[in-house]
Amino acid sequence: MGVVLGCIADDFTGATDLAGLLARSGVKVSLRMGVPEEAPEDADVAAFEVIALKCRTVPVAEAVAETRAALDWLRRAGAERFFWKYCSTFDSTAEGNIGPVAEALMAEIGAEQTIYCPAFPENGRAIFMGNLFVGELPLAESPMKDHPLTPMRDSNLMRLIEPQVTGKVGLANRLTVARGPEALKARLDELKAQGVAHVVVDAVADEDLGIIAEACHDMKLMTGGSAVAMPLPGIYLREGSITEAAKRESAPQVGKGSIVFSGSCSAMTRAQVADYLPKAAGYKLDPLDLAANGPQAARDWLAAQDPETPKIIYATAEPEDVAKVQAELGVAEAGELVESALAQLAQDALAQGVRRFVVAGGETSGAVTKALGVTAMEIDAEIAPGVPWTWCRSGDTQIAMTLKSGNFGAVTFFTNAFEKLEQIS
Ligand SMILES: Nc1ncnc2c1ncn2[C@@H]1O[C@H](COP(=O)(O)OP(=O)(O)O)[C@@H](O)[C@H]1O
Ligand SMILES: O=C(O)[C@@H](O)C(=O)COP(=O)(O)O
Repeated sequence: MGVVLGCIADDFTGATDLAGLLARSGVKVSLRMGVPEEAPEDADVAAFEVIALKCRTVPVAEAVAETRAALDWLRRAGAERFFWKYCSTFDSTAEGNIGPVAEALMAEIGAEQTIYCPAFPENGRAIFMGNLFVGELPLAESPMKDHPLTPMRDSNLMRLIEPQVTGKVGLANRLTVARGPEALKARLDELKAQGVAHVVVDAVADEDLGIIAEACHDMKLMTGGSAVAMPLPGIYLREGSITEAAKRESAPQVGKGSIVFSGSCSAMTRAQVADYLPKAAGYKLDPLDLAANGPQAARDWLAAQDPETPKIIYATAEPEDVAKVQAELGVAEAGELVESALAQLAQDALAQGVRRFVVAGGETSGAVTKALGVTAMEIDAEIAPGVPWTWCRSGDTQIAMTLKSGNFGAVTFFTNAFEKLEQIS
């Protein structure tokens, strides 16, 4: 059986989130970091293939080229239906990359229309009348207004998408969704007849997502957060498009040494770092010091630690401190300095014998995963909604790694993560 759904995620935490939610149905999900070098014809493909890219904040042309390459791989692997996964807080800039990539994918596969549904009710993301809420706050009043790379200053998804695309944008609202899949399909057809290519679909609860998945599972391209994809495996199983359930392999053995790397500055990660600091040896990276002196001091600190001691290295900082650093170094430069320091430190930790890695932050996860040369991940149990443990390899070395979206997880997430790993390994 070939690929039933080919998924492309715009960052690495988002990709593990999506793979984890698809895997809840017990189906086999394969997660590949970057477009695989191996030809799809030679690869052992799963019914659900997820390709993780790091293209959320790169220039539009680069994002389009990378997603086209991923699409090409998935099509050669047999996929005919696709899912474009972006953040449940719609992280993007006025230029993109959510809209331009969706439009490029639509053109490639000949899709006249797609839906946009970043809702993730379990994590407090809801869409009503086209407006995205984070908990009880409109997106633009939530902590996402201060994101270091993609500050979100509007909550209306139609207004956010419009400048990113050339086609017409419309809405299928909650009143329609609540009337069921047939009503939603009729609304999508009505919008299609009016030439609307990009449809924001409201969803405030998991029941809405079930209806949306039912109505849209045959679309050539769906776009959204992970939650709207979650019901798809169940639908494909019911329809007989897939038959196999994943076989649970026994968990690999990994050493006890652990480290947390945090480059996320989200409100939730700040609380999680503060919670974990009294429980682990901690080192705070200062981007201005990194700019002046490089990461040697942090490397020396790490080298002096016992590999078995729980450790956390973080650049996580309050919005006013981030703004100060960005004013001095530039947004991209500050981000790159932190990411490349954490990438180097991840390699050092591995060399030192650390085998359990927790990474907080999407961009940060991309940097750390690439530095460790991880090309594929096997999904295991979720620590929190959208954050699974994964098993992967750095060269020949087996490691356990979890990639936490900045906004996800409880305050005690880092402790919960290692407790969960003890239970499953
Ligand atoms: N103290 C800091 N000052 C400036 N930028 C920072 C600081 N700490 C982290 N960053 C950068 O902020 C970005 C956070 O993005 P990301 O890792 O995707 O986190 P999130 O998942 O919260 O979006 C990264 O590029 C990171 O390198
Ligand atoms: O959909 C989500 O919220 C996450 O899967 C996601 O994309 C995470 O991005 P970061 O917050 O940048 O880690």
